Amino acid sequence: MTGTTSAKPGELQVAIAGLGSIGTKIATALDQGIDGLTLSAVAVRDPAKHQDFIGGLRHPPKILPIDQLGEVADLVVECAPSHQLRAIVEPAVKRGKAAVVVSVGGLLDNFDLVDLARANGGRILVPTGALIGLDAVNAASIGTIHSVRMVTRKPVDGLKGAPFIVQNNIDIDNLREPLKLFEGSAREAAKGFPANVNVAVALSLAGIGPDRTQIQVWADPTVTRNVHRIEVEADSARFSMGIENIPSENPKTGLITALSVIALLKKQRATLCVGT
Ligand SMILES: NC(=O)C1=CN([C@@H]2O[C@H](COP(=O)(O)OP(=O)(O)OC[C@H]3O[C@@H](n4cnc5c(N)ncnc54)[C@H](O)[C@@H]3O)[C@@H](O)[C@H]2O)C=CC1
Ligand SMILES: O=C([O-])CC(=O)C(=O)O
Repeated sequence: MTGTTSAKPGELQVAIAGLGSIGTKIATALDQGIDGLTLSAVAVRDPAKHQDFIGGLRHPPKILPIDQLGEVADLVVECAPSHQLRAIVEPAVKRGKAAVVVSVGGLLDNFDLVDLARANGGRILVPTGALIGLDAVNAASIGTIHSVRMVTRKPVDGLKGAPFIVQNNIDIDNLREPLKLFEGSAREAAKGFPANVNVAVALSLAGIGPDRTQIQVWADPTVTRNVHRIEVEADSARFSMGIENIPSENPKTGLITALSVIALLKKQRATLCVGT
């Protein structure tokens, strides 16, 4: 299917993989206009389901198979389930293009993509996403970070179906008080909760890595938001950060995640950039 993108010379061509909770908001923002950027293509699993949305855009993009986005765009935004990460990112970075990765937990098992990007002049950009303060963690990591600890609390609906819960036969449906499900490294958490703790992996990559970043995951029937609290101890500063995310139509995903990607896209061609 071919769209009618209004590509202007010199504009950064952007493609989006996955039009779910995050992808539709990014597509809408690009269609409404981000300086210097054009939405040129999208990949969807079921084109019929997205026909009205895509047709309703002012400049409907092309619909392409997920692994062809890197051929047509300068920058591919991955916002599909994490098992599609490689199919989206590899074709882009091996052509020297950039990929924005939101399913960042999936990057841990595909870390050779970073080497592939490096070898071909490509880039992998991880937005702050549903988290806060990766600028401060990046800055502290120029010095020495001693520890990073994170506690995530989610409403029960936001955790249902997580592999860790299923494999351990944990019944969270009838919880009356908070239950600590997991405590360990960000790497292990990403395996057990692939759709829940991308934030912990982003935090770890900004700081001391997935093996030294510690996280607790709680199922909490007393909260209505996805709550993340972080404590960082470094030789330059000690800081505590917290964010209480309003879930989107996907209860696992905070509303701010798409906004974080849109903010990152705006920085690609901005004259004034604030924050690292
Ligand atoms: N980095 C962060 O802070 C955060 C990351 N995430 C992650 O972002 C990703 C996207 O999240 P949501 O938009 O909430 O998920 P979603 O489930 O709402 O959307 C995913 C979309 O990908 C589509 N899709 C699946 N297979 C596809 C294929 N082969 N080709 C094209 N499209 C395909 C699905 O049909 C769906 O529309 C997830 O991996 C999620 O875990 C979510 C929240 C925070
Ligand atoms: O939206 C959130 O609060 C965080 C989230 O789902 C993730 O990190 O995957």
